[in-house]
Amino acid sequence: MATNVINPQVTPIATPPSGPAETPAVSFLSSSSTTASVNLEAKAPFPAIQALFDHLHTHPEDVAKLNATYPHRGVIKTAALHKTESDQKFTIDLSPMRNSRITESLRESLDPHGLGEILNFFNSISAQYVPTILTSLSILAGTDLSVAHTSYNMNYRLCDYNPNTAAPESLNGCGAHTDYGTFSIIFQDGTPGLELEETPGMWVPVPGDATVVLTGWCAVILSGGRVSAARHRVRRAPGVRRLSAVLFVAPDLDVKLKPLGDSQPIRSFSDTIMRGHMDVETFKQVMGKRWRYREGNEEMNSADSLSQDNEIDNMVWG
Ligand SMILES: O=C(O)CCC(=O)C(=O)O
Ligand SMILES: [Fe+2]
Repeated sequence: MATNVINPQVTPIATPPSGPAETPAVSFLSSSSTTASVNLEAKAPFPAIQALFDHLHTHPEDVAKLNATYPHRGVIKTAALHKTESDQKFTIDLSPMRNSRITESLRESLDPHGLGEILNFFNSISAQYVPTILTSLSILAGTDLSVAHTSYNMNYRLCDYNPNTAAPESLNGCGAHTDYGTFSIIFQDGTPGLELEETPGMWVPVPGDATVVLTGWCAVILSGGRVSAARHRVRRAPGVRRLSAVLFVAPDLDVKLKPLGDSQPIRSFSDTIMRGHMDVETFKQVMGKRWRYREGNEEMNSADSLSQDNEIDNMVWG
C-alpha cells in the first residue's frame, strides 16, 4: 500500500476514524493545505487507458461515433494536434450521464479496447472512496459537505500527454489552473509532471506514482474559506508519454454556492456568494469556458481571455 505524502513536514490533522478494512485512509495535510495523501489500494487501469487512446488515435470512425454521444462538445479532444499554444495533451471526457448515451454496439466496439474496464474502474472508485473523502473534507471544512453532494455530480477524465502533438518540444501539458469542483482524485501512470503551487509562483513536483486528492473552488466556498484550493499544472518532458485518470467530484448542479452551516466564513466572500446568487451549474459554465480555451477546444475573444482569471476572483471574493 502506498502512502503518498506530498509535503511531509506538515502534520496530518484530519484522519478519519479507522473503519472496516476496505475503508481508505485519507489524511489531509493541514487546514490550509490543498492536498490529501491517500492510501488507495486501487490503481487505475493504465494498460486499458493506453489501449483506448491508441485505438482512437488510429480509428477516426470510432472517434466519430463516440463524439456523437455528446454532440455538444464531443468526448475525445485533440486540439493539441493542430494548436501549438494550447495544452499539449489529448483528453477523453466521460461522466455517468454521458456514458448512458454510449450504445450497446459502441460498447461492443470499444470494450475490447479498454472502455469497459475503465468505466468499471471509475464506477467502483466513486462508490468506494468519494463518501470517505467527503467525510474527511467535512472535518476540515467544519461543516457537513455531504448535504450538497446528494446526486454524485462527477466527471471522469483520461489524459494522454503524448509526444505526437503540434508542439512536441513544448513543456506545457496542462496550464496552471484550479479545478472548479469540490475535489479531484488524480491517478498517474508513474510518469512525473504534475506540480502543485505551494506559494504563489513556487511549483512543487508531485511524485509520478502518487495518487492525490486536490481541492477545488467549490470546496473553498462551501467551507467558508477553511479549505484552500490547489492550483496545479502538468509539465511535459519532450518525447515522454504520460497518462493520467482524474475523477472530478462537484456539488449537485442546483446547489447555491455559499458557505454552508452557521459558522462565520474565515475569508470575505463577494455579495453574490454570500447571498447564494450563483448555483453550481452557472459557476461550472463560467469555469468551463476558461478551461476549454486553455485546452484549445473553444475560442474566446481576447478581452475575455485576459480577464477570465480576474473574473473568477471577482466573482468569489469580496
Ligand atoms: O494529468 C494530470 O495529472 C492532471 C490533470 C488536471 O489537472 C485536470 O485535468 O484538471
Ligand atoms: Fe486539474
